[in-house]
Amino acid sequence: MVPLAIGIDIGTSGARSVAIRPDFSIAAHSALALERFGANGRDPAVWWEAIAATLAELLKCIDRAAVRAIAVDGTSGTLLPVDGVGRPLAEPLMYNDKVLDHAILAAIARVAPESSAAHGATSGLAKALQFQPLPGVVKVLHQADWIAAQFSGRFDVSDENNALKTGYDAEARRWPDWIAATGMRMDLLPDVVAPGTVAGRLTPSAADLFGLPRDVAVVAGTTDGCASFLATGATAVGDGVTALGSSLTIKILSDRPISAPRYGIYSHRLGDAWLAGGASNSGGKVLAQHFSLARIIELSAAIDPETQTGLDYYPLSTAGERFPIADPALPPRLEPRPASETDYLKAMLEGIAAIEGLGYQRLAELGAPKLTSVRSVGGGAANAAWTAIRRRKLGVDFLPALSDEAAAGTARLALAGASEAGLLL
Ligand SMILES: Nc1ncnc2c1ncn2[C@@H]1O[C@H](COP(=O)(O)OP(=O)(O)O)[C@@H](O)[C@H]1O
Ligand SMILES: O=C(CO)[C@H](O)[C@H](O)COP(=O)(O)O
Repeated sequence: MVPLAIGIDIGTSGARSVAIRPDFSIAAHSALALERFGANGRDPAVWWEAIAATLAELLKCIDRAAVRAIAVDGTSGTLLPVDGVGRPLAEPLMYNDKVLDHAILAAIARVAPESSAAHGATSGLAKALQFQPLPGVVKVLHQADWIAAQFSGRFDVSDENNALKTGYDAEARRWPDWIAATGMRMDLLPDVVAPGTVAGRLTPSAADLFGLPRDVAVVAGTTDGCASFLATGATAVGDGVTALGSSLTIKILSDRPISAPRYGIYSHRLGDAWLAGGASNSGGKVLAQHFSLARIIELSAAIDPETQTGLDYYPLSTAGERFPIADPALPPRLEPRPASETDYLKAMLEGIAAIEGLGYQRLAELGAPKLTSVRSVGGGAANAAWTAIRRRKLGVDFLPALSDEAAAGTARLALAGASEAGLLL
């Protein structure tokens, strides 16, 4: 029997599961939209129902007895407060929710080192501080921690990637002392382990619910952004991954951390390597505001990527940018508007490609390794004209992604944990 490892991804719109073999080949996958399970995408019960359903679908296609490990990734920066048995005590604050309490933001700004990813209104630490006064709160968890806890029963553990924006020091590998100076109760923060570490085993009730063996390992997962990178199969220093989804996220595999919150740049730790990058507010969401998907595809077929419109757009849906320019007031630039719709779309694609180029350039200026290749994931990766525009601008090899499913990247972590624990023998 070939052993299997399962990765589970809970994203903004859906839940997905992937089972992989030890050679990383995909044995099965399953995806379900969150909205099928309720209108409120921020309800943890909806997350769990969607995940349980996608996992049940997946398990119909594989030999359950072959499953050795499960790991979970979730949206980076989504947090929720729980009581002593893991029950949510308030509606979660999602990755893009802002904390508006000036005292909280000022406390972080006063004591957090300049390089920390915990600055800003959407940071995990700001959200943890907002949840802290709730009666009965025992832990503040990230979305992936809470889902993993449904399998392991451990409502007290996180991973180094999810913990980064909550202030975790990934270089020193601990919660830094300055966090207490923000007023944060340290006992509310989960223990942190490296992604790919065995954090527990399935509870008997979870094993029975899914018909899985009781010794299946629950392995520490990661964020959605890191999971997408891992899924591509990129492993060499200098490999870049651009995610062209609703937003534009870029990451480069680096031998050193690069942190510059003034540009929205941070680094996730993966073993002894680092995923340096950031996420822009530009991306497919802006395109979708102006064109239907069918129209994007139709117009794109008429684009000549070898010529340039000469327009200098900065496509945003509303004012405000995080990376590679961190400016909450940056206005969208989508003018002048050409007569041809094809040129209008082309100018937007060029503008987003320019933001991608600036992102990789900023990383290089800050000491990241030279970009040697780019793999593309997300809805926009399928657009051939856009790919040609981007390839010309970046001037590096464009390589195929092994998978563009974040869950496949997280399954690699589950596999690593199973291997480390000797469960693949
Ligand atoms: N062929 C295409 N060309 C350009 N953009 C596309 C194309 N197909 C999808 N998109 C964009 O990709 C986005 C969806 O990508 P996806 O990776 O599913 O996003 P999400 O980040 O929401 O998971 C949409 O905003 C859409 O505008
Ligand atoms: O915007 C997001 C929501 O899907 C992503 O979580 C974010 O862009 C990526 O964060 P990270 O690099 O920490 O994984």
